[in-house]
Amino acid sequence: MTSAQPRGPVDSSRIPRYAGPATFARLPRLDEVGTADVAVVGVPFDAGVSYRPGARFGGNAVREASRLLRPYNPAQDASPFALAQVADAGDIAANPFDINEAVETIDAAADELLGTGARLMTLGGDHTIALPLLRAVARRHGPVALLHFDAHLDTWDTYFGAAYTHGTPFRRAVEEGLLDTSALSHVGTRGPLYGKQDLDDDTKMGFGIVTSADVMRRGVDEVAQQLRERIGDRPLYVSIDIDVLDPAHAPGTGTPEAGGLTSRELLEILRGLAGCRIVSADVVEVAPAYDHAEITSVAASHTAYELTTLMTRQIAASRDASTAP
Ligand SMILES: N=C(N)NCCCC(=O)O
Ligand SMILES: [Zn+2]
Ligand SMILES: [Zn+2]
Repeated sequence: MTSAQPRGPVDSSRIPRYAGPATFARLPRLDEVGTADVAVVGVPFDAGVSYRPGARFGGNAVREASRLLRPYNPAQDASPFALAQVADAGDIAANPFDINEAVETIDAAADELLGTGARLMTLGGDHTIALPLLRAVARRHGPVALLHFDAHLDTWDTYFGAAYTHGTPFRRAVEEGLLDTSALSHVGTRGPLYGKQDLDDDTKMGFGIVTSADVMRRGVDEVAQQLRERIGDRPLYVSIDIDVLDPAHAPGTGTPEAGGLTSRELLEILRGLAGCRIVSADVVEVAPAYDHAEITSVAASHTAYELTTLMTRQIAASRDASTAP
């Protein structure tokens, strides 16, 4: 965004919010505005899953659920869509029968969007897609800090000999030098593992863990503060697997684990990241076939809304700093 005012969502006091095709938060499509500061992009891909399939339908379910979002975010005292141009860039069409090709396609499409100057707010898709997204982001920013909200580590090595799956993206990202290994955190981790070695491997890669139980015991403010300190002013990628939420808060996902965060805890930790330099983010693993009453897709839409607000606030703050006399 330079001089023109950002184009915001459809006015829901004039056009009922359930009317018309869904874009994220009823925002304009990218082709309607030309360029955007934040591009919301869907990646309908779920060929990397180890259990229940269906996350290929996640992005559109989140778009549908996001019709009820409103333009002012009181929790962050910001109107995200007025601070910067946010637009819906549609979907990246990835091959569902060839994971390697899909990974290349997602990388290339993300690279093109980032090349326009946009930050990405990606709606998955299974967690496999974080690898090509990180490749594209690291090409622009160098190795990035990673804040990974998930029940799972996603630093396993291979499944059935496959290197690119939803359980392996962050091990690949470390191996490829895409991540700043001094600032890697998992949040919300819980549930059974294959063995203790999983944790040892993860620690060796540089990850710190804030478990789901840690969040309960220590509280969201202390957790957010610790994360902010670890991240500092590094470029930050935030990856949110919706299964970080308890199945009561997100039943619509492929590998649910009991004992997770509430949606209130997740949203509050995110709000506590104000000031961090989020260069792109994703919300993945929404599988609407297992959802009820849009519980999961509503939670995911609010998650993406908070992330978008953080990004647009930071964009506006750095724009103001560069134009200050
Ligand atoms: N990324 C998600 N959602 N799940 C990874 C689980 C891998 C496994 O089944 O061991
Ligand atoms: Zn997970
Ligand atoms: Zn995951």
